Amino acid sequence: MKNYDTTQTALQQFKDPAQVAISTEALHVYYGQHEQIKGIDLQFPKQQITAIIGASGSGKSTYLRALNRMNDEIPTAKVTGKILYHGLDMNQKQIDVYQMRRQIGMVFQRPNPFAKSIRENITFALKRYGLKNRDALAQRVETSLQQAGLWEQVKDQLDKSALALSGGQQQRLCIARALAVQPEILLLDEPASALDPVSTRIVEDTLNELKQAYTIIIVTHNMQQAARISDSTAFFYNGQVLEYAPTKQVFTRPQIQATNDPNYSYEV
Ligand SMILES: Nc1ncnc2c1ncn2[C@@H]1O[C@H](COP(=O)(O)OP(=O)(O)OP(=O)(O)O)[C@@H](O)[C@H]1O
Repeated sequence: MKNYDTTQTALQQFKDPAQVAISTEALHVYYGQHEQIKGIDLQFPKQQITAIIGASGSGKSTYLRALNRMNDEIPTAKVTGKILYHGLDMNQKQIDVYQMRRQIGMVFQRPNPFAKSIRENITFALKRYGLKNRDALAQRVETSLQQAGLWEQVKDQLDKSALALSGGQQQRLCIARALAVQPEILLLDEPASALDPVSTRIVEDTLNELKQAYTIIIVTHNMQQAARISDSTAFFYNGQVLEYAPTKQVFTRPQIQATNDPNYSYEV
């Protein structure tokens, strides 16, 4: 991999804290002794889509997982620094991670619906969070499937196994499942990488609709996808952020030579 000058970073900043949904300060992630994320300061604006791009191994997924403490599940991982959300540092022991993930939901690379019905995929977490009323549950099923652009296709077969859906439909079900608990922030780790181009476009359209109500942070390998759907783009390199700016600027007037490097390899 080509070496870039990591001292040349250019990061957009928001003067009004009310514009920021979540931010990190001096965030480091270690796997054992190895420092993988090297002190990242980023602010993510509300109700926008932010894309995280960068070469394989640059730490995109590791950083994304840190935002809702998913690295806690990896025994060798240690996270230091701050994850600021509503004025609180989420990277503290006393934070109730289960409740926090209700606000900061996640969708993974491979669609991973439960081996249950479409309906139960949506209601499972809601019931665990204490919602018992049947009408309220039914309403939440409909709303979240509508938001994910899946309702019309599945409304007459809610008791069918989720595993019988196509890959694209399964991923939209996973988005609906994440939305059902009414989070503020949606983290997506290459949500379209296992999908065909048509399903990819449908998921992208869904995300574009969702940003009116949610803050979306998406890791993608695909530069064109980042250009199509995101408002801001953060360019990761070797556990650091080289550039973070409005997407139009990153793709048309890159401040940093890495984003302007025609030899930089990406899937398109
Ligand atoms: N659970 C883990 N234990 C040890 N090392 C890990 C673990 N997960 C990731 N890594 C290492 O951390 C580095 C960054 O991985 P990460 O998945 O965050 O990168 P990425 O930019 O998302 O890559 P890709 O685009 O290939 O998914 C890689 O070198 C990877 O091998």
